[in-house]
Amino acid sequence: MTDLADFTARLTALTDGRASAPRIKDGVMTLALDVGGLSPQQRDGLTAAIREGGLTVPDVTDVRIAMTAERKPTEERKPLRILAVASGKGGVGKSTLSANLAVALHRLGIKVGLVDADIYGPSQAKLMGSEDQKPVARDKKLVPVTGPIGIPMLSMAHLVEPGKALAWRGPMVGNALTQLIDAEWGDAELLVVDMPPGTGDIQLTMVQKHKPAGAVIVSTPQDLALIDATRAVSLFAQAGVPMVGLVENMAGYACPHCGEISDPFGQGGAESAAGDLSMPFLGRIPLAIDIRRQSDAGDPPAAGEGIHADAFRAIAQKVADWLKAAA
Ligand SMILES: Nc1ncnc2c1ncn2[C@@H]1O[C@H](COP(=O)(O)OP(=O)(O)OP(=O)(O)O)[C@@H](O)[C@H]1O
Repeated sequence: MTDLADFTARLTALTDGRASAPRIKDGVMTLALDVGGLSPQQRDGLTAAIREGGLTVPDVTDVRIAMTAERKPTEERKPLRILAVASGKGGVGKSTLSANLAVALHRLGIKVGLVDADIYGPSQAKLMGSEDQKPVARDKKLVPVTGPIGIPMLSMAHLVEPGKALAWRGPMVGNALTQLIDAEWGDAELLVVDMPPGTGDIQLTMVQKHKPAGAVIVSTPQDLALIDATRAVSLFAQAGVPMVGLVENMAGYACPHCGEISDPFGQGGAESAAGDLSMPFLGRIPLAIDIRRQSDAGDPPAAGEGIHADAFRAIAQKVADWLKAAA
């Protein structure tokens, strides 16, 4: 056994001063680790050594490390741009798309962060398998948590107990969103922001205060969802936020046995709606049981291989091309 003071001294030597002072509460040790400039192997080696050491401190049963990358001087840093992922109505798969788009963009080499702006119904912590992590604050800024895939992220689910934010109104909600967006995002160059459905306070704060570089709209093939999508489009258009394009989710049902795709709601509706709205069509994701299962298990399909990963990658590539051209 090592006491906390010994461990802290060893930690400073081990990490070359990259770690914050560890704190212990209810048996959980938390600390922030600056992993800027480290290779994935160095990072993994360091976090494993910290965990191992932390668990030797009396009463510590868990060690949580929030990884961050120290800010580089402004001139070296790419400006942090925001990509809003929105839909007119709930349940169309906006959170699923946001998580998988972030993962696919990360795999394309873009330094992404992920913000769950759905203050009332946060779901990204579950989708990204980071529910057990808690962000720490440094210099009055939140330090995002890093889920198993290595994407820094923040969600209200990391900050308040489920259901606690339900009574919040306008300014509190706007402040909560601003805390998430203005967090210590290290060397991230793009924040994928999962917007809540509809066109309320959060959406207004988002477009007016945080000025997204672009917006991706998600819709299902049903007419009603498309009409709602049109409403979401006008919110961004009125605020001068450019449209990256429209994604059709739950487009056709992928049979889990033979893979054949059937189209209970018809085909091509979202693509022609995108045409009517003069915005690019970015692609379609089928309604597939694997997507739901993996999402529920915190294992985004875009992190693996196969047809679903390919579909998310193709959409991410179009988004990456758009961002490059708009830079
Ligand atoms: N392509 C898909 N195939 C199968 N299930 C899907 C697909 N997309 C989303 N789902 C499932 O549909 C449900 C709603 O998805 P999700 O939470 O992403 O929607 P949302 O638009 O973000 O909803 P909310 O507005 O409530 O935040 C989830 O259970 C999710 O796993």
